[in-house]
Amino acid sequence: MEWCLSMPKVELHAHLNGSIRDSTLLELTEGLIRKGVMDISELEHIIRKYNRSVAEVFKLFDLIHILTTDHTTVTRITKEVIEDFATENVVYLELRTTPKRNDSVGMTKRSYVEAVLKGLRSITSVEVDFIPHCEDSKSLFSSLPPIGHVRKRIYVRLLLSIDRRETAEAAMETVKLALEMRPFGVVGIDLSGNPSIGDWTTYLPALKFAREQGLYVTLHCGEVPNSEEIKNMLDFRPQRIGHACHLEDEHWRQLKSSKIPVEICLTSNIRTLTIRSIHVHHFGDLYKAKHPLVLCTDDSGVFSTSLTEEYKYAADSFGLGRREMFELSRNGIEHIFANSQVKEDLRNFFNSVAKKYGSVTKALS
Ligand SMILES: CNc1ncnc2c1ncn2[C@@H]1O[C@H](COP(=O)(O)O)[C@@H](O)[C@H]1O
Ligand SMILES: [Zn+2]
Repeated sequence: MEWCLSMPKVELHAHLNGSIRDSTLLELTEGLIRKGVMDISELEHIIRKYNRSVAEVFKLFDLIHILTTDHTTVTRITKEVIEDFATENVVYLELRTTPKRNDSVGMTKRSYVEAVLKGLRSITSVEVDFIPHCEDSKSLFSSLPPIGHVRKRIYVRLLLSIDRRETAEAAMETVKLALEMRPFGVVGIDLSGNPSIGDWTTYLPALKFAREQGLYVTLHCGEVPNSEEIKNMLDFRPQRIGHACHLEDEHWRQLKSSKIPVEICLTSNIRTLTIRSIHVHHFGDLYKAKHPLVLCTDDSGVFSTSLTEEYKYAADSFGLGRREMFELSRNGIEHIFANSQVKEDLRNFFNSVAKKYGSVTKALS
């Protein structure tokens, strides 16, 4: 575990509100109960449960959203979540979140994203790079840190999520907002939300527009069985997909020949009972086939996990050694939604870490 913690990592599938700290969630819940604003008796058994079904997880998200959807809290959790990832040596993070409206506090989708950006900018304990650079700007890892420098360094990029409950118009609003916020670190669009509801084709115009405008697109794909949707999503050829659990033989063939990278969320899939046992998880097959993969947390708060634990889980379940874990982490760089300069900086950094591990062979075997 120590080794997985110290290894530099790349996180590409983390939902902001799903990554909330337990202590923050508890504090916010207690605050509302004290004020008598909330009766959680109905939800108590879901909060206390360990394995929650997909439907129960989405009930929990509705509760979390009640607690977090105001500007101050959004700013706070953004800061905390990024600090937490940096603490476990995540050096590149793509954080995704659904811009929300909350009329009762005057929140619009734009002011929601501004609150997220405020959280990003407020971090001082960690060196954060979140503004996409021009090619000649300074990179985060290339300069030598000053002597005695112990601060963590992390690249952060944002994806705006479209929720499957939204209308086509709301989705288009999110894409336009992402375009407007590009200079401040928004790089792409995600389609997520309860996979059992909505029809993804509602969002096709917005997703196509996003792609035409040069935004990256990733889709939650195959979290529940839905053969036609899975096929159509793969035909759309997003730059990455999340999960890829309920694919049928023809979809596996299509996925493998398309080489679309898959964001793998082991704990999330097991806890939501999306996959019945870790030993039959498709990570094993895709890894053997050398399909592009990235290990991710999905919702580290909701599923009580961390990227460190996901690596340990994969290592224990599929027999990966240190060298394999390091390579898996390093390969993630090739699938990030950032420019070539950031990729190069990360590649150089991973190379220097590999050298530092010393006689590489000893530390990585
Ligand atoms: C468990 N698997 C999952 N499948 C699909 N969507 C998920 C998800 N986990 C999280 N989300 C999406 O992310 C939102 C929470 O973060 P934000 O409010 O956007 O920051 C959830 O409401 C859901 O829309
Ligand atoms: Zn997800």
